[in-house]
Amino acid sequence: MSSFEVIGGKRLHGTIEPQGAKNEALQIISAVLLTSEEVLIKNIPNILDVNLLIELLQEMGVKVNRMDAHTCQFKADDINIDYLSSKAFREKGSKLRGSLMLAGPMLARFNKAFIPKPGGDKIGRRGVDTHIIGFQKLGAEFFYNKETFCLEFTATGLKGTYMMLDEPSVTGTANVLMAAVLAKGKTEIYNAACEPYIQQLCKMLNRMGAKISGISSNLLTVEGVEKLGGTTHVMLPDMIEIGSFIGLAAMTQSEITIKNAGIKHLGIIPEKFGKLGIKMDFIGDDIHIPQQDHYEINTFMDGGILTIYDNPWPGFTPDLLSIVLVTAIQAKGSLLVHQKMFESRLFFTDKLIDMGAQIILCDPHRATVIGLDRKYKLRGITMTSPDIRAGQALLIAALSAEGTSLIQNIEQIDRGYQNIDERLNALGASIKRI
Ligand SMILES: CC(=O)N[C@H]1[C@@H](OP(=O)(O)OP(=O)(O)OC[C@H]2O[C@@H](n3ccc(=O)[nH]c3=O)[C@H](O)[C@@H]2O)O[C@H](CO)[C@@H](O)[C@@H]1O
Ligand SMILES: C=C(OP(=O)(O)O)C(=O)O
Repeated sequence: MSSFEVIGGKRLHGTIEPQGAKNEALQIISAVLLTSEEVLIKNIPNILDVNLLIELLQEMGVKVNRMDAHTCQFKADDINIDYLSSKAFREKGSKLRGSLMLAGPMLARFNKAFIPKPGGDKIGRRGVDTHIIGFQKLGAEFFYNKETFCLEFTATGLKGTYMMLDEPSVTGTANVLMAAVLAKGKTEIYNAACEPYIQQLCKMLNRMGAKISGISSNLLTVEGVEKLGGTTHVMLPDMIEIGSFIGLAAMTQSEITIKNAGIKHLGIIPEKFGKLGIKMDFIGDDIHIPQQDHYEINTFMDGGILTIYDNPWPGFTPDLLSIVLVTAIQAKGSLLVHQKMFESRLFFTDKLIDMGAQIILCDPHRATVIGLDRKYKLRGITMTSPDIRAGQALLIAALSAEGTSLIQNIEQIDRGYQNIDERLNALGASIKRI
């Protein structure tokens, strides 16, 4: 287990470019299995989860040509289906949540799929019911293997149908969609997730020859086709990383420009950080955050304490709530953070309280932050990163704190943030990987 030693209290300055989006990458890279032709993918984030998924594809027989750290050619013309029932696949696949999405394409193209016990963040109950029910509706048979803890699916040709997803699951929608593009006839997926990740996947699949309409809505209509061809795809900037940089700038009184932020794809994110009182200038596709000694959290129009909560897109993403919470610590005013989707994502607040933050954890889903308005600084402590976004939030807290902090288990941060130590050190931070 590696750690970050962080000397806090330094103001950062300069320009940073966001990485390609992690959660988009996991879908897009899985989709290369849908064709035997070459697929070229650009702006791939160089992070643990994505690299693991690429390794899995390679072990399945996909030809992978890494042209540079962020560009890769894939050709899935000779797949070893037996690998999917191997221990190696189960072990590697269960290290990340994203491996779930190999199932949709495999079922569509080879009538067979295995889902190992999914990994990813331990942030509360994370069901896969949406995936299973969706595949069953398309005609797949499902079997749970109690010995390997694997979900196994077989089909004799998927058939299009109407389905209402039980919840707008992001990975569930991606998986069912990738299965439906090669199914016979028409599939309608209602209550579909429509995050930019899904929109990007739909656009990529259409370029490969799929017939998907309703993109960016919660009703996707898919006319099945016989086969898909190759394409080139460029990943969007990672909106979660962008939100993290906005929060970081405010907390550390830094002036930062986020270059090529893909502003039109950020939805409600800038507005929510604006509600914390953070000033931002939108210059072309860049976001400039000026140095701010004070920022004041808005109240609701009737004077009530502001609440920020998560919701499926176009609502506010749950992946930024930990960042919003940490950013409110040095604001003037109070904020209620309501994490509706995941029941274990707010427990990391005990570390922030140890650092001197004024936070009341009301219950597993809600925390109230009483802003310090810089009356005093947080103090550096030793802490462990419980999940990817809490890890980044703790890093922001440590960078704003007085003294030295030690953040352990930074593999959690590395899962989703590319060389974050080097990139922030280039702006004047002091983060040592040990
Ligand atoms: C690899 C990947 O893409 N991961 C993202 C994806 O995970 P993932 O696709 O696994 O998350 P889901 O969208 O399936 O949602 C996870 C859980 O949230 C709950 N739920 C979901 C939808 C809903 O409307 N109400 C609700 O309560 C369910 O308990 C569900 O089990 O979407 C999550 C929700 O945006 C993000 O946090 C994850 O970063
Ligand atoms: C929860 C997340 O990731 P995963 O679904 O891969 O665990 C996340 O990206 O915030």
